[in-house]
Amino acid sequence: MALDWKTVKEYEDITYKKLNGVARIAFNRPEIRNAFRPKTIAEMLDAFTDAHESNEIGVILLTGEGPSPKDGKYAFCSGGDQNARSARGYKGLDGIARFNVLDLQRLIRFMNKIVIAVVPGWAVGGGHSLHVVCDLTLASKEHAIFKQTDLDVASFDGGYGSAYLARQIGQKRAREIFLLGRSYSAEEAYQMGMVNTVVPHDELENEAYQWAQEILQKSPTAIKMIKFSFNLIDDGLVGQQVFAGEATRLAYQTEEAEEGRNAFLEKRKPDFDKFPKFP
Ligand SMILES: CC(C)(COP(=O)(O)OP(=O)(O)OC[C@H]1O[C@@H](n2cnc3c(N)ncnc32)[C@H](O)[C@@H]1OP(=O)(O)O)[C@@H](O)C(=O)NCCC(=O)NCCSC(=O)c1cc(O)c2ccccc2c1O
Repeated sequence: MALDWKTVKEYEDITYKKLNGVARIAFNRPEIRNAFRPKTIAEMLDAFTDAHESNEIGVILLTGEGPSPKDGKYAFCSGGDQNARSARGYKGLDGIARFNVLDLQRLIRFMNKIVIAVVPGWAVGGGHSLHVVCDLTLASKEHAIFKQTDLDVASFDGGYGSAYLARQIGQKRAREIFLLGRSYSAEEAYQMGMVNTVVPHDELENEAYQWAQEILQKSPTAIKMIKFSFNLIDDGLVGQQVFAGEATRLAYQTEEAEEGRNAFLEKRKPDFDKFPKFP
């Protein structure tokens, strides 16, 4: 059954919709395999920030519109638009070169909502890196293809796209993916451990929505604590900062925190003696 998504905002390079606690954000340049230019990523950052700030949204599906009107093929994302590439990065319509897809990677990584990559077709180059950084990946059985072409175009994602990929599937496999740049089917990607499940194409989005609904049944606080716990060891001090920020938020909800704030506002010494020192 087709899902009754409601458009949140109109963009040029992406689509952004919502339904029952789930956001669906999709690349929308299917004629070039959903390659991104700086404008595409700026729109992604805008939509992701809106979903992040929303009290209703708990899960975000990141996907690609399709098929291509030119040849009927599907794509998640084929990475940076090589037409926009300059000597200093990907050139925006304002003439300034950027690597702003890294901002998007960090937003996905550090946001306290779950992001699911829903891969209907090609996931290539910087598009491959984006699926790697998402919390979960669901792939089309018939059409998903995973390929890391960075080295073919003299690029390299030396951050999450490679190092975190190696955490997921092991060093030898991750190096093979980058060094050979071969194409891998959804089933092969599943066997390697970088895809959670392989779904018949026609059922892909419904299945992803179903996964999102299952996640939404869980405690929102526990979800963000477990996401940041999984991230912590790989994210160094930033990981600690993000995890600790949530711990601080929990601490603010205690009577001790109220006492500390009230004492300051009432210009008196805080009375922490009344609080038991539990083991
Ligand atoms: C994705 C493909 C494997 C698909 O092959 P297929 O044979 O199915 O289709 P075509 O090759 O005929 O493509 C159809 C149509 O789309 C155009 N197109 C496809 N991808 C791109 C692209 N990335 N940029 C521009 N245009 C693209 C293609 O030219 C065709 O147009 P026509 O006019 O001829 O119809 C295959 O297309 C492919 O290999 N694509 C290129 C993949 C690629 O190399 N991506 C870039 C990798 S580098 C990157 O993404 C990257 C971005 C960053 O911002 C970084 C930042 C910091 C560090 C690293 C970064 C990074 O690595």
